[in-house]
Amino acid sequence: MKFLNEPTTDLTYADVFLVPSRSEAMSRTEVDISADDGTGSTIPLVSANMTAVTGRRMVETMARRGGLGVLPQDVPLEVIRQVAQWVKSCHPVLETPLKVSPQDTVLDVLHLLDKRSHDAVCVVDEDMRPAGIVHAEDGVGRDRFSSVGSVMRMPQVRFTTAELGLEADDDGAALAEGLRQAFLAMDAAAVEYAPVTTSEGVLAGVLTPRGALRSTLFTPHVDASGRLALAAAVGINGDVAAKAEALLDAEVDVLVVDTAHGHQRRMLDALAAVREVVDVRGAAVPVVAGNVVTADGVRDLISAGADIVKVGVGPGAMCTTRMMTAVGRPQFSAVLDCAAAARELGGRIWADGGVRHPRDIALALAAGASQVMVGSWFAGTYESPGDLVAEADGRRYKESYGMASSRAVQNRTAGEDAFSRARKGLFEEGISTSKMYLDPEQPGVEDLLDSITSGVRSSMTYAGAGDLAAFRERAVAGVQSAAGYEEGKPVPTTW
Ligand SMILES: NC(=O)C1=CN([C@@H]2O[C@H](COP(=O)(O)OP(=O)(O)OC[C@H]3O[C@@H](n4cnc5c(N)ncnc54)[C@H](OP(=O)(O)O)[C@@H]3O)[C@@H](O)[C@H]2O)C=CC1
Ligand SMILES: Nc1nc2c(ncn2[C@@H]2O[C@H](COP(=O)(O)O)[C@@H](O)[C@H]2O)c(=O)[nH]1
Ligand SMILES: [K+]
Repeated sequence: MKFLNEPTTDLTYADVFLVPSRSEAMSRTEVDISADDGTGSTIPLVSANMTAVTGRRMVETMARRGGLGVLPQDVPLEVIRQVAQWVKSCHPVLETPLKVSPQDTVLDVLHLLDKRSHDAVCVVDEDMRPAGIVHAEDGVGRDRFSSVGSVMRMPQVRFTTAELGLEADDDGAALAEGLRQAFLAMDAAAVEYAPVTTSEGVLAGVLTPRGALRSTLFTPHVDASGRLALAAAVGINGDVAAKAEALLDAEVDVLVVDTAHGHQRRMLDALAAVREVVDVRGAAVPVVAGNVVTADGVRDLISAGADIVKVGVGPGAMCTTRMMTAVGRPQFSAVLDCAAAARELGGRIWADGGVRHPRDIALALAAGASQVMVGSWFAGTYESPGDLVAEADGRRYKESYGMASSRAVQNRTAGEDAFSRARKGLFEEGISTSKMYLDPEQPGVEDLLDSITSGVRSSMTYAGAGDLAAFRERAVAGVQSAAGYEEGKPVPTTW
């Protein structure tokens, strides 16, 4: 990346803009946005290891669209094992259906509907064959204890995995054509949801028109066996090596060693222990470590065994670190400086926190990040773990909170005595409750991925870059005033 004028101060995303550069004919759909950091991500986006952000549905959905979800370090090992097993059993292309039996009730269906952005559940018999579907409106005006069997309807459109080209052993051409035909069939029948079965008639997943379209634009992030990939975080306290061993046993694909102050002795020791576990196993599992914001921090973490360094202190939406301690660094400069230091040593960085618009992600990638970690923005989606809550005016939200908030610290220290919990509770550096509203136009994380990736692809073609390496090379940035940033915002009303 070059600057129009050399900046004299550290900058964050809002301070910076990119100028267009001369480019040869290039389509936004042909731009390659896969990460070059050994993780296998085909889009450069990671969902943060925060309890309010990443659970099994987030991990599954992120991987299906090419990204990566990181399970937080507070999740018990047994749960991580179950989630990993479940994620790896999910179909890499088809969406996982919500399933009920004909004997379940309308109330059961209503409880499930908020768990997915597709407004329907699939009814299956005891052999897992689709018996019908129930849409949200099918329960309207019905007794909530009516059986599903009495309200369900037969699917108007259904597909087999063979019809979709999922069984074809080619370069993906059969699948692309199968998905196109499926989109057209659903569009013609005006249906938003179709079950997909195996040749034996067993439910394999569901397809929506949007899902079919997405599967032609996104490539799933899969492991060496073709199953969806996932990451999990490890803290720096306790038996770190044993935890890393257990995560590798659970078939976790990327390990993230994570703490607030990543440039400290305890982190270097924990990281070295994780590196050793991975190397002794000969596992092809990238090790990510953080968080730091200086080139020195990056060098020390790479020397201690990190393949990728997580960069960002204080930019997070739930984060009070800068106001409590004055510590941190404006995120754009932190990313630029740390990415250069990492690349000199053959390492990579992830830009962690503080992104609120697709432009911020484009800037982090232009500044040299191989991927960008998103927390709170993704908390306000169907796929985050929290329950949906409705305001009196109908707006729906999910609660988010920081991993260093007193709420998270209370959860993390639940097994300790009251005195030590109270002592730890004094050092909170995050907010315990915030409302992340679902955008009615973009309620699912995939809607956000659509918007972010289209912004990034477009940004890259303005720079004349066909992949992220070229983007880093060709991007030209400038520093703008607050008025310059303001000018870029859309104005939906008259002024
Ligand atoms: N990116 C960011 O800006 C931040 C992120 N977080 C996130 O919160 C989660 C919890 O992390 P964390 O609070 O590190 O908890 P951890 O459980 O990982 O433990 C932190 C360890 O580091 C020691 N430590 C020394 N200095 C500090 C410091 N200034 N802040 C925090 N710990 C320090 C602590 O010891 P002792 O308690 O004795 O001091 C403790 O042993 C992580 O997911 C982390 O990413 C938290 C804050 C900032
Ligand atoms: N200082 C704190 N930082 C936190 C806390 N919880 C999470 N985080 C960091 O924020 C990012 C996500 O940023 P966002 O802007 O996308 O929400 C996350 O990955 C952590 O690094 C916290 O309690 N305190
Ligand atoms: K902040």
